[in-house]
Amino acid sequence: MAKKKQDGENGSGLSRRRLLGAAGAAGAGGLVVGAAGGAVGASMASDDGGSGARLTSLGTTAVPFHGTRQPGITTPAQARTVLVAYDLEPGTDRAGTAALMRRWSDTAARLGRGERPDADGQVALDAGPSSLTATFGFGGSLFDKLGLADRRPGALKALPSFPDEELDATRSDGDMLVQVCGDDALVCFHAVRTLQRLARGVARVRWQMTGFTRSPGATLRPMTHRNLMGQVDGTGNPQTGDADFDAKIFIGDEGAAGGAAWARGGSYVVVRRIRMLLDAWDDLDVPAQEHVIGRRKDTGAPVTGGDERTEPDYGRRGPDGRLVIAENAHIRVSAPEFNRDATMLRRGYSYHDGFRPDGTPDAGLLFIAWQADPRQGFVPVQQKLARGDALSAFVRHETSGLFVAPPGCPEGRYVGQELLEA
Ligand SMILES: C=CC1=C(C)c2cc3[nH]c(cc4nc(cc5[nH]c(cc1n2)c(C)c5CCC(=O)O)C(CCC(=O)O)=C4C)c(C)c3C=C
Ligand SMILES: [Fe+2]
Repeated sequence: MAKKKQDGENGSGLSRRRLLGAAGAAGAGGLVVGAAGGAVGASMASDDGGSGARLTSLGTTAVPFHGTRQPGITTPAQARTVLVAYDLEPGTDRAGTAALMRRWSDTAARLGRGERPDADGQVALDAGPSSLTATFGFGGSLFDKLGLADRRPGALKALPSFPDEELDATRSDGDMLVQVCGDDALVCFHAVRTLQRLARGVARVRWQMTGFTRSPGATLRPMTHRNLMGQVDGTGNPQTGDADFDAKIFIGDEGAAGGAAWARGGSYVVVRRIRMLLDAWDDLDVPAQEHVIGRRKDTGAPVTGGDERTEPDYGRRGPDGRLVIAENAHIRVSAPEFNRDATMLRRGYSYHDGFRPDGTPDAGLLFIAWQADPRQGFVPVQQKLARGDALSAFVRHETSGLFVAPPGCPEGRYVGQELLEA
């Protein structure tokens, strides 16, 4: 039986719901429920060759594509992501782009239910939907190419340059972004390949990045994910239950002003490939690493004490009179309370693309942050981090992109329809 996973949890990757689902606790707060539209997933799940063995709920879990929000934003982070940016082929017009968005939306909905597209390569034949999501975004260049400058939302401006970034333009920006996430690598590949085939003649791949995080069930109990520096990463994320969550993460009336009414309920995503200088990081002992972040490495608790969920005591001083959470500690420099409440939903993934010629890992963080307005979220925070974050010495920003993700769509419509057909 296919399971439907509802959106909404912290974006930290805290996988409580998904682990409960995997344990078969369908009654957990009603969060994992039997799915409508699960006919195909159900038939796949029960296609057990007569052995009686069943797919676990990891394979059968389905995330609905249709709704007021696109999936893949507040959806608890799946184990894998593939980010693919596209540029329109020369000559592609608004109608061609609209037709592509309809094909992509219809196919994403079917794949999310575990259905197989026509002329399928059968790559994921045996697998269930595995929490597959596809999330679509538009870059600023798309509006210029399609003559839609008057409908471009005000915050979709080129990001400013930041000190010390080393950006590769060929792996930055793009007319469109497709974020595919899922709990199975084959399922993700299948979706990426299917969507790419549908784009032939309309848009071509500009860049692609692949990321991973912890698989559901890898830990004994639900835990916030760790990044490749070994830190618990995601603790400070806003929670979907916060009173102002929607206003901070999704575009409201102000952001949809002018000709951008179509964007109301959408969200901006900043994508940065940030390489970690892991050999240099490993040279620090654990107390020094904790000093850089302001949190303990083992538990993720603030260095001022307590557990992961304890509020940091930013005023506390040690016997030497120095602030226990240092002036340049990453959490102090980035926290909303020191940045005019600047808030992002960080939903990043690790990447590892082998080793560089000097033997250092080509590895780090695909920083993916969702927000209602990057001018009040990512930009001021990154400006401050670039000036005085102790972590800066151990990371390099290599690529950058800003995209606006339209709101979700109901069945029968496609993502971006209000923009492309208005
Ligand atoms: C511009 C925004 C940010 C960038 C870029 C960024 C890069 C980055 N961060 C880590 C590791 C951690 N970040 C943590 C917290 C944290 N980071 C940001 C913003 C950016 N990080 C914010 C807003 C916060 C939350 C601060 C708070 O409210 O307390 C943490 C602590 C745990 C957590 O809250 O997630 C870690 C660890 C890396 C490795 C990195 C670049 C590679
Ligand atoms: Fe951070």
